Amino acid sequence: MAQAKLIDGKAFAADLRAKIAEDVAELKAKHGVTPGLAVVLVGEDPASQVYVRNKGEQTEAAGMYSETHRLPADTSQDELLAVVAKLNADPKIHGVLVQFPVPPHISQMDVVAALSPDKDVDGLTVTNAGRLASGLPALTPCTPLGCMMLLKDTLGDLSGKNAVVIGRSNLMGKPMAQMLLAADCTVTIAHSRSKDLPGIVRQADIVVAAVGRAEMVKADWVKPGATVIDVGITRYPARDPAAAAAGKTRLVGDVAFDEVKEVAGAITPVPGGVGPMTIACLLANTLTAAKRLSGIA
Ligand SMILES: Nc1nc(=O)c2c([nH]1)NC[C@@H]1CN(c3ccc(C(=O)N[C@@H](CCC(=O)O)C(=O)O)cc3)C=[N+]21
Repeated sequence: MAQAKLIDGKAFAADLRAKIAEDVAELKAKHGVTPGLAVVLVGEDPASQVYVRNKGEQTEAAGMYSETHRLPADTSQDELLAVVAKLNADPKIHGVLVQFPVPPHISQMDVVAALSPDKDVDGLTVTNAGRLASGLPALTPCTPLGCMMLLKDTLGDLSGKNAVVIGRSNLMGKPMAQMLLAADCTVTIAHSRSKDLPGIVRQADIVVAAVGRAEMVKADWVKPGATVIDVGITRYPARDPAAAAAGKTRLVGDVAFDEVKEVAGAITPVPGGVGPMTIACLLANTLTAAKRLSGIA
């Protein structure tokens, strides 16, 4: 059997960012509006630092205004909520993202509840989650939005396909299932408690793996020709011992890529698959939020 087509999320994301940059330039020229994104990071998780830096750089490269608020790990919940309230009220800012995870003394739910739904570029507020579930215009979570773009680009019409989403988080699994349902897929949400997960996944024309367990999805779980989207990112020390000693890491997805690529019809790599799409969709959501908040489109 031929090897799976590699779905190049990195290239797709670069194209998307270029289109967004054109739209941003037009929005500035015609309406005098510069979309602004504020990212808030609490604590010093090294992986979060990398993402937050990438977000800031790519936001500016698209011609948007970017602000990064780095708060110490011992920031109280009230202090964090005060920062969110200030950003909610700041007219330069159209998107607010509080990077997760937050330290354990802060309630993620309370932080989400404090976000203005109009600036909720993560699509996490109950307002946006409800709007998505109801088929109304919404800001939707960036990672599943990016997965949908890759799926539509790879498969065209998704109507009638069996889609299995592994993982049920508010940021990924649940909104992914809603988007697949809206695209007329038959959707199954599986998770760590599901019975016979391999058997469930074998039914799928589309597999979206977002459980956070490195290389969990094996070749014999995958129906030949299925499209496999790998959302997992686990960071391991580099294979080369000297590189590992120097602190270098490698990223591993939730899919056992080397064996699954022999069975699947198409597959996203890690890195270079879903990750870059997440950031590109964050810029897309910020642009959407800026237009809506300014009364344009
Ligand atoms: N409120 C919130 N919203 C998020 O969307 C959010 C979050 N918190 N917390 C952490 C996760 C993770 N996340 C990623 C973004 C980009 C890459 C990405 O660019 N990945 C590159 C590799 C980057 C690298 O080398 O480390 C790739 O897969 O090719 C990955 C992961 C967003 N998240």
